[in-house]
Amino acid sequence: MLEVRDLSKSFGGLKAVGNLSIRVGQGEFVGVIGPNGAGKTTLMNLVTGYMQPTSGDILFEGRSIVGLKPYQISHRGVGRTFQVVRPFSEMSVEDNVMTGALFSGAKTSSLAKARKAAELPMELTGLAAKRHMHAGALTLGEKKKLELARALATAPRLLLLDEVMGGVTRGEVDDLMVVLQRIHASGVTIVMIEHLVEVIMALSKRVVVLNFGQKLHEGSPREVVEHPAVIESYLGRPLDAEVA
Ligand SMILES: Nc1ncnc2c1ncn2[C@@H]1O[C@H](COP(=O)(O)OP(=O)(O)OP(=O)(O)O)[C@@H](O)[C@H]1O
Repeated sequence: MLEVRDLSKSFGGLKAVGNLSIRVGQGEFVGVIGPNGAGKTTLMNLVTGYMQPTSGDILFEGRSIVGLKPYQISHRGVGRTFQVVRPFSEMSVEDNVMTGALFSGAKTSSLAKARKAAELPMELTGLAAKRHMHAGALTLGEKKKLELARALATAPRLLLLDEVMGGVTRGEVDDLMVVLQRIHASGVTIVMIEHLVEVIMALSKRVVVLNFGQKLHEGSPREVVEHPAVIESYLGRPLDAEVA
């Protein structure tokens, strides 16, 4: 479904992503981990068209998406969330989700259609009962769900998640994990960047570890947490085996 081929992105002399190749198959839930500055967000910005690669190619469903604008990539079926959530605070939850549908390209051109397109994302994220609340009144965990719902309203087949769990309480983490499982079960392929390794271990079947913009290791959650280079460069110590 997604094929990143020999991708590089340099900022001046710094190679944020270097000769990186990753494949994601339809229906997968892939985790991406790595230390601060490993190039995770840059990779996501490259795939979603917010940055252009220095070299390499990115194919989505067999066609190159390099050079396309973010809205064009969204229109092709690639959705994303951002690390910092920025809902329209004065607008209702439902109207916020509708903006996702309205700005996803030519697919949803009327308010009535956007309202309909917002329904399933609100159900999947558990926000349907709060549809009339101002987004500004939501907890951070709920704002993260709103961010997910807005991304889902663009009807993505592939969803890229950047640190969805950042800053939320432990209870909200558990809640968001259930939401992500539900989204995945609905048929959306997911690539998830996350600092909470136990979350990645619980949700993804395959984990890619980045370090200095390159792939340090790739494998099942258990393989990854037991790999000496991953322990040395990222985990710092072996992870409790039971979470793997
Ligand atoms: N727009 C930019 N201009 C210059 N350097 C950048 C830019 N964006 C990222 N970098 C640099 O590229 C490297 C990779 O950054 P990136 O944000 O992709 O890492 P990350 O793995 O997402 O880190 P974190 O876990 O802290 O979010 C870092 O050294 C960062 O300082």
